[in-house]
Amino acid sequence: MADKHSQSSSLDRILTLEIARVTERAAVAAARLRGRGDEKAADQVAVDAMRQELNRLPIDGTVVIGEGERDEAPMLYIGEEVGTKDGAAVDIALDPLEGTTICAKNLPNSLAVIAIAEKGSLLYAPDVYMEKVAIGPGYPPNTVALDATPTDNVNSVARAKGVEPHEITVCILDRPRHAKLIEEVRATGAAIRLIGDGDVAGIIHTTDPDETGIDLYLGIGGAPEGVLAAAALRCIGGQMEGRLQLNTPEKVARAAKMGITDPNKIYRMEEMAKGDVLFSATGVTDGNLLAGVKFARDAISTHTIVMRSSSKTVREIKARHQDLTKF
Ligand SMILES: O=P(O)(O)OC[C@H]1O[C@](O)(COP(=O)(O)O)[C@@H](O)[C@@H]1O
Repeated sequence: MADKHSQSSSLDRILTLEIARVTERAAVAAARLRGRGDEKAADQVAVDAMRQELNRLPIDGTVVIGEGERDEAPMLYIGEEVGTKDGAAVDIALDPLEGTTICAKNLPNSLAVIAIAEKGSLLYAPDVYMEKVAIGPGYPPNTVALDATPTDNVNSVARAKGVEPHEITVCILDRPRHAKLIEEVRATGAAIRLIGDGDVAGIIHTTDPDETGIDLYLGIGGAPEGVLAAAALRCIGGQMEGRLQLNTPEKVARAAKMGITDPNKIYRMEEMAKGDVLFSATGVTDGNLLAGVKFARDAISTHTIVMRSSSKTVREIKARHQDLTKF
């Protein structure tokens, strides 16, 4: 008999747990190549493993944020159909290995990530850059905005949190394009956590500042990663805005093909990931929120966070996999 949840959304409740298996498998595959200096190989095994597991899910799924356009990515490309076709029609955003360089160097916070949403609910973002601002839950609406200056955003978060600006920590990708941003944030007195890669994790980290030490995320990263982060924040709570960096006629044309008519539009979190959304991330390398995969003689351990926006349920799954033939 249909329950309250299955009536209100086409996403079957069972998927909220099944989805964990998808990121677990990808994370274990990538973890076997941690620290080997080979980004491509680590990404490839994660893609293979995620695709295999995804094709076991009872869904009629279409990849809308994936490994790239059809002609440049042989697997999990944008438009690829996945799942057994027995279940709901859903859109999927995925990154089998978010932070390929982090994994190749065995540094913190590389993840296997996926979001599943009702059809038409995720922003079909081209693979361009996106400017992002994000904070976790518990702040009044409009505490941060892309139209505000970095200084205003830092001061606003500090005010809302009831601390001084120098007691705020801002996460920013360590890139030359952020030189001015970094200078301005430092002038407010705020601390900066510079990360080498991995802004999906950087944004999720704003949701638990006590654990991660990060209050605010600012800067420009990948647009696909922006949609994935927005899906995660929709489930945990928080605020985020994103603006695609469509700074050439070629990018404007690519975006237009995907239905984006206003190149300067600022997308709110709820516009990047609408309706009911499921999200799962498994740690590949050890991180601030998720532990990395651990290998032992008789078991493999994984640490996953699984969430659903309609119920706002956030589950942490620490799994010990003893049937090693599956991996
Ligand atoms: O390295 P760039 O070009 O600045 O792009 C930033 C993007 O790259 C990442 O750091 C890592 O992406 P990959 O997993 O594809 O290597 C993302 O988290 C981020 O959004």
